[in-house]
Parts: sequence; C-alpha cells; structure tokens
Amino acid sequence: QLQSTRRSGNYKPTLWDFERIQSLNSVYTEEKYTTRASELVVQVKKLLLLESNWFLQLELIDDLQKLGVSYRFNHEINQILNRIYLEQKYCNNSERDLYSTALAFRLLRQHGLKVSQDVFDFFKNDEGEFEPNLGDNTKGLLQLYEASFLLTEGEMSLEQARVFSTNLLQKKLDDGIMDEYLSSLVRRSLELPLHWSVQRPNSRWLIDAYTNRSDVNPILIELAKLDFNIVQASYHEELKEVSRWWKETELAEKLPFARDRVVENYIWNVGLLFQPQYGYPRIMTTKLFILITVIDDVFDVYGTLEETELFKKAILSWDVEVLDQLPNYMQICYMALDSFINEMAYHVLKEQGVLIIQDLRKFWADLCVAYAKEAEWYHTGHKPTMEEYIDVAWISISAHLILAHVFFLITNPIGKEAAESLRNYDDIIRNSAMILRLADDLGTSSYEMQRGDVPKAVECYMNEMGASVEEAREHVKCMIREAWMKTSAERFKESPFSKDFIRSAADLGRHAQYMYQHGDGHGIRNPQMEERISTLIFQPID
Ligand SMILES: CC1(C)[C@@H]2CC[C@@]1(C)[C@@H](OP(=O)([O-])OP(=O)([O-])[O-])C2
Ligand SMILES: [Mg+2]
Ligand SMILES: [Mg+2]
Ligand SMILES: [Mg+2]
Ligand SMILES: [Mg+2]
Ligand SMILES: [Mg+2]
Repeated sequence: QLQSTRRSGNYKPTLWDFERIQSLNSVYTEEKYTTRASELVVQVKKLLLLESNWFLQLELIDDLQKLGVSYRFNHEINQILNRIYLEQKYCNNSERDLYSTALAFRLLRQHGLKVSQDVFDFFKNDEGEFEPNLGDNTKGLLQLYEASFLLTEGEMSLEQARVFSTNLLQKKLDDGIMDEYLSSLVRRSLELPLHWSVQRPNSRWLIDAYTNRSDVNPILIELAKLDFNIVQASYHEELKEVSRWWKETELAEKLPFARDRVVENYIWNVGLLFQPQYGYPRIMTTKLFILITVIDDVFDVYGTLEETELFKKAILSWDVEVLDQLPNYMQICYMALDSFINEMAYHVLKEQGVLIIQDLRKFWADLCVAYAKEAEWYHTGHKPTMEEYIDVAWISISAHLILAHVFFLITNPIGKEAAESLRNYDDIIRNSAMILRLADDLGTSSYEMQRGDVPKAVECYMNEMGASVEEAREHVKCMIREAWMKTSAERFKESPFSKDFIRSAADLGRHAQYMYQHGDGHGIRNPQMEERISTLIFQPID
C-alpha cells in the first residue's frame, strides 16, 4: 500500500528567528574581561601546581572540568595526572578511602590511563561484596557511582559497583536525608552520569550549583562565570554567521515541511567542538547539521517513495542529467548540498592541500542509501528485525558524516592512516553512531511513529520480541551501556586519530543524551531544552 498523501512532522516554527539571532550582543567582548580572565588563570595555575596533596589536586581538576574551564589548564592537568598515575598514591592503604580512590580511577581512566578495577577490591568483604557501611559516606558512594561508568567489557567488579551504588543512592534520595546541594548532584547523576555528560552545555548548571556550595573557592567561580560569558559572546558571532547563511539558502521557505532549527543545530556543536578556538569548525558543522536535518525530513516526512529513490540516484551519480528529473524542491536541496560540499572541500584544499570531494560525496551517498532503505521499509510496510534495522540505522543517524567533517576541520596535518580509518568507519565512529542513534530513537521515535516513519530500535524490539514499550526502552538503554563500554575501551587503544577527535566522537554521543534527555529536544520543543538553550546562548551568567 503506497502512501499517496504526504506526511507532516507538524514542526512548529523556530523559537529564535533571523532578527532575534542578529540582535544578539554581549558586553563580554570587551578587553577588560579577557584581561581579568587571564589574571585568574594565572592564579588557578598556582593553586593547581602548589597544592601538595595529590587528592586535593584531583578535586581541583574535577572542579575545573565540571565548571567547563579545564581546557585552559590542559598542560598542568596532564602533568599532574601522569605523575599521580606513576606514583600510584591512590593504592597505598594508609591514606586510602573510597572517595579519593574512585575520583582518581575516573579522572585517570578518562585521561587514557587504564587503572585496574582491582583498586576497588579493598572495599569488599570476604564474599566479594561491597561493604554495606560504605553507604554512610554519600560523597564516596557518588564517586564510586561515577567511576563505575568507565567500565569496559568484562569488568564485572565495576558493573557490581554500578548496581551497588545506584541502589544505595536512590534509597538516600527517597529517604530525603541529604542536603540540597548533594541531593541535586545525586539526582542529576542518577539520570545521566558525569562520564556520559557533555562538558560545556552541562557546565552552566554546575556553575549555578557550585555557587550554592559553602566551601567553594571564589577564584574558581569568578573564572568559571567570566569564561562562560566570554565564550558565549563568541558563540553569538558564530550563530549570526550561520543564520545569515541559512537565510540566504531560503530552504526554510522552499521546504516548509522541514525543521527550521538553526539554534538547536548549533547547540550540537557547542557540545561536540567545545574548545573556543574551533569557531570556524563549529560554523561549518552547524551548516552540516542543518542540511542533514532538512534532507532527513525529505526522506522521513515529505518525499514520496519514487522521489526519494530519484534523490538517492542523483546523490550516487552526481550527474546533472538525473538532477534534471528531480522535483523542484529536491533540486534546491541538491544544489544547497553541492555548494556546501564545495565550500568544505575548498577550505580543506586551501588549508591542508588535500582534495576531499570524493570522500564527502561517498559519506553523503552512504547516508542517502540508508535513508532510502528506511523510506522503502516505511512505504512498503516492512517491519525490520532489530539486527536488520541497526545495520542501516547506525549509518542513517549520520554520525559517520558528522565525524568526517570534524576530522577534516580539526586534524592538521591529515594523516593517510587516519583518513583511511575514517573511510573504513573505524570502531570509534561506529560506537559514537550507536549511542547517537539509540539516544535519538529513545527521544524521537514516539513522535515519528505518530506522523509515520520506519520502526525504530524501540519498535523493532517490541515487534520482534512482543515486548512492552517499557521493556523495549530498557533494552535500548542496555544497548547504550554496551556502546559506552566499547567507547571507553577505545580510549586505551592505539589510534591514528588525535585526542581531540576521539573526544569529539564520544561527545557526539554525550550530546545526543543531553539533547534527548527530556524527549525530542531537537525537533519538538520542550521546556527543559528551551531553558537549556536560553541559558547557554541568550543569557550571560550574572
Ligand atoms: C542531527 C540529527 C542527529 C540527524 C538529523 C537531525 C537529527 C537531530 C536527527 O533527527 P531525526 O529525525 O530524529 O533522525 P532519524 O530518527 O530520522 O534518523 C538525525
Ligand atoms: Mg519550516
Ligand atoms: Mg527523521
Ligand atoms: Mg531519518
Ligand atoms: Mg580502532
Ligand atoms: Mg529520530
């Protein structure tokens, strides 16, 4: 039964239109603020290096990361973590406690230093169970919980730690015995642990939370607020440029069925490429996200089966003859895409001397083949098994294309081995795609089923196993945990990719979990995402 009428995503107009974006301005572009920030950085460096207690140094590093300013101290943090790893101070029994052991474990593993899970055996009884009285120390328990998410496949002790700490923390929340500050941290981490939280977007909330803490260092808070506002001012300029580009394409008018989401698409890149020096990369990857969003809606919402087949053929062949046969709205789409590919390839050729047009076209072709397969399944009523679906959907979520652009924009020089690994969709890309896909399905599939779309991971599991939606969602969350175990393991392997790229691949998955935490934060507005976006982009911290 071919669908004759066109579907609609019922997407509301954008909340922040062209005029609103162009009117953005901030006082934090003034010299005096950057000067003050530099003074504070010098003071914090002294704090870091003069701190003789290894454990307090780790706490300071953890605070800097949570406050979103650790990027200013990479050199000092590398030195400190490498020394603590070599000296293994977290192992000698005299000063060992759960809080410092778990904190060291998490920070060192996140840094690529594989501390053994055996460090936690010290806190178990003869039966190999964690001592129940560990629960008396909530801060230590929370650190054990956060550390347990660094587990890789087969590390049963960390899985045991996750279950043990989750149950006890949940119980403490239900009993309401913690102070407001600690219970707000526990509540937030039980929903999304630190290891799965994208740093920059979450720093806004953590800066506010730290301000309410009694024992916080005022220098840290002043620097965190100042840095946040200075970086936010640079976001404004990037967003204005993307908004001008989007207006010139006139795609919002020509393809009114598609999501008009300039700010939401930009936010993805605040999570994915948070370092302030990546301004131009963020502008380019935001244009990419916007085009992917529009073309995804062409296939998922508006295009008939025949039209989507034709568009796929045009993208596979890049042949003007085929372009001629496309309906007008698809010709516009194709031409916007073609000029973006040329803009991207021109930049890389100019900056790096490498011609990447064929690579980009292949990544787009793989995406459209996957899109067309899903469209065919929808229009013919085919219900794929989970395996069949994942085989196509880890590509249709477009992570391979997004990370290819990140790679070409931040990797200099572009090494042959790394470029080859990129073309072969290295595990780092596949793991990132799995987290993005599964988090996206958890957040969007109920809306997608309402308007009509191919069954997603949740629905495939329900169809195949006769499961309830709750069971299916739990299963998908378990699949996300598995993808995270693989992602965490990649951190310890030799890789041709740079640290920043490996970080971005994991941050793409993290940002998806941030974007879809309260439903579809990208397409269908929800109050939580509106609040997050306005505090991240539109409101400086006072
Ligand atoms: C950038 C993206 C991750 C990619 C394009 C827009 C997205 C937010 C998401 O949109 P969605 O319609 O949910 O994707 P899919 O479910 O149709 O693959 C897929
Ligand atoms: Mg529109
Ligand atoms: Mg879609
Ligand atoms: Mg789609
Ligand atoms: Mg590998
Ligand atoms: Mg979706």
